Amino acid sequence: MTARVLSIAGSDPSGGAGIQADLKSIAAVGGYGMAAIAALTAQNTHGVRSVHVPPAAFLAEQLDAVADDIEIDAVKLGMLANAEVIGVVAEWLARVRPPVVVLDPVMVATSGDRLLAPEAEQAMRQLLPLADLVTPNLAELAVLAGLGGGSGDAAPPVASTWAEAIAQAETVSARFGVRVLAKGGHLGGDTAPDALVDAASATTVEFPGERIETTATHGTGCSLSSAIATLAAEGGADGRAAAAGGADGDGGNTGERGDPWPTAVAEARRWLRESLRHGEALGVGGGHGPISHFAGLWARGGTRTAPTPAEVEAEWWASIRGIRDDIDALPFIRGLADGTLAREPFLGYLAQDAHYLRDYARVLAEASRLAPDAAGQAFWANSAHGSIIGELELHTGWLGREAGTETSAPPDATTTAYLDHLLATAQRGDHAVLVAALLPCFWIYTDLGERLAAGGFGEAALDPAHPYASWLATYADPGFAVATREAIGFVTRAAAGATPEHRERMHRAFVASARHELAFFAAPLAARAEPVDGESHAAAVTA
Ligand SMILES: Nc1ncnc2c1ncn2[C@@H]1O[C@H](COP(=O)(O)OP(=O)(O)OP(=O)(O)O)[C@@H](O)[C@H]1O
Ligand SMILES: Cc1ncc(CO)c(N)n1
Repeated sequence: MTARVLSIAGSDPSGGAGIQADLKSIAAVGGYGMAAIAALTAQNTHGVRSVHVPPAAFLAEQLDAVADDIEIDAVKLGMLANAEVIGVVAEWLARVRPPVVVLDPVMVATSGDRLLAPEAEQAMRQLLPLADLVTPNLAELAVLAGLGGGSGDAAPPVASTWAEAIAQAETVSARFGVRVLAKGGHLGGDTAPDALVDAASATTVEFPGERIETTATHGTGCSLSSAIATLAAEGGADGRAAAAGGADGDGGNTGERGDPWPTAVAEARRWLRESLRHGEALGVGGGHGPISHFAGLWARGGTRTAPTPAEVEAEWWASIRGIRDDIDALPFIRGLADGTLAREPFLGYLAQDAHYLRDYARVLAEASRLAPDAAGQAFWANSAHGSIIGELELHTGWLGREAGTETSAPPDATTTAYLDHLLATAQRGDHAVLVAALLPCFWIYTDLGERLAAGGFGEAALDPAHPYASWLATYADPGFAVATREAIGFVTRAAAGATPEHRERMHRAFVASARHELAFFAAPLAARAEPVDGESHAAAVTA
């Protein structure tokens, strides 16, 4: 499921924090991001210049517009600016009850600028019980720990040790019935630990971590909370059921899979840390720059779209256009089509083809062995069988009938070169590259056979009395065309799913084989190549 996650937060036009960071973070960890803008800031990587808060009634309209139409799997709350905005959000949450609510109690920006009116801090008391998780930094944690504690609600000092921070988180968690992720990003020293504190289950899960040396920390809090909300929704966290002690009957999906929150936090932190490491490389701004939200995705998935199998088919076929034209123009093909080709070069060609088919069958069998799935395994094995049958038929047919000098010739240099290419490709063990190398033999022959049978090279090829009629019929066989379609399907699907580099290696193997096809058709009428000696690789394997 793709989690549909709504951020209710402020806008940061520089793109590193606020809703801009939220939308990137949600997408980066696999969710569908939505955003209702609660406040606008004029800020950059140096700091916040000013804040504009649109009428709270308009925020209410945005929230209802989304909720009336879209199922919301998680909500992330960020900069809510003032008590009136907090009131609107609290009312909406109480009414709509989204299954996952993560509250990032944004009060002060990384730059030190205030993002929440001081008099609105008390209003946070309404929101905390409506959240499943609250993610304060150390300063915010101290403010929250001072809420609703009596004695004039004086906030304790900001924690200066990690133990103090965890104690404050326990206070907040117990008092408001909410999980607390205490964040140690602002703790001095060379560590950046976080801790997930849940007073209800009396558990504290620590997330230790080395501090990453970087200036690109703008929006880390926004990004982390959005990622956690998304991952918690995808991991099956259900705030209502959990808060109600499993009143929905199944404990909010937490029973079978275990508590999804520590898992969501751990994965969100791994993603955040990877993104932190690549932030400076973005070169955005002269102050505290943004993290690189998609760094991992870009590195592992790439940034270019992949072609469809149909596009690969069209591109690859077009890329050997010149080779195909050269084949069409060969005297051997012309003579084959009109029946004027002399018997000796034709039989010489068939003898080489018999050598070729035997090893081609071996390479097809290797493609079957390497195939990633049963369908491919069966197809390539079946093709290996077909190739061997084709070779045997040549011997019982053309070559058997006309036993003579040419039919017992060893593999010549052209045949050997083609087979060496295929055998070496098989040896490298990459299935996708191997089947790309195997494809021209299917594709070029089917295309030639179909065009010969359709009179594309003249009417003579259609004459039943054509001297090579039975040979021509083999390649116009509809069964062969079906196999070729299947082979094209296997190869182009593999290419479409491959990385650009892998696809390029497949394409090179494909073009190399197409060139060998051209040479193979040219050889019978070319100046006779010297037979290679029996020690050659192909001949040795064939023998
Ligand atoms: N230099 C760093 N190296 C590793 N992790 C960091 C670093 N800085 C922040 N973090 C992590 O980033 C997350 C946000 O922490 P932080 O305490 O900075 O929150 P915040 O102040 O709310 O963030 P923001 O900068 O958005 O206001 C936490 O998981 C924290 O551990
Ligand atoms: C809009 C906005 N929200 C949150 C933060 C906290 O980093 C920020 N700087 N700006």
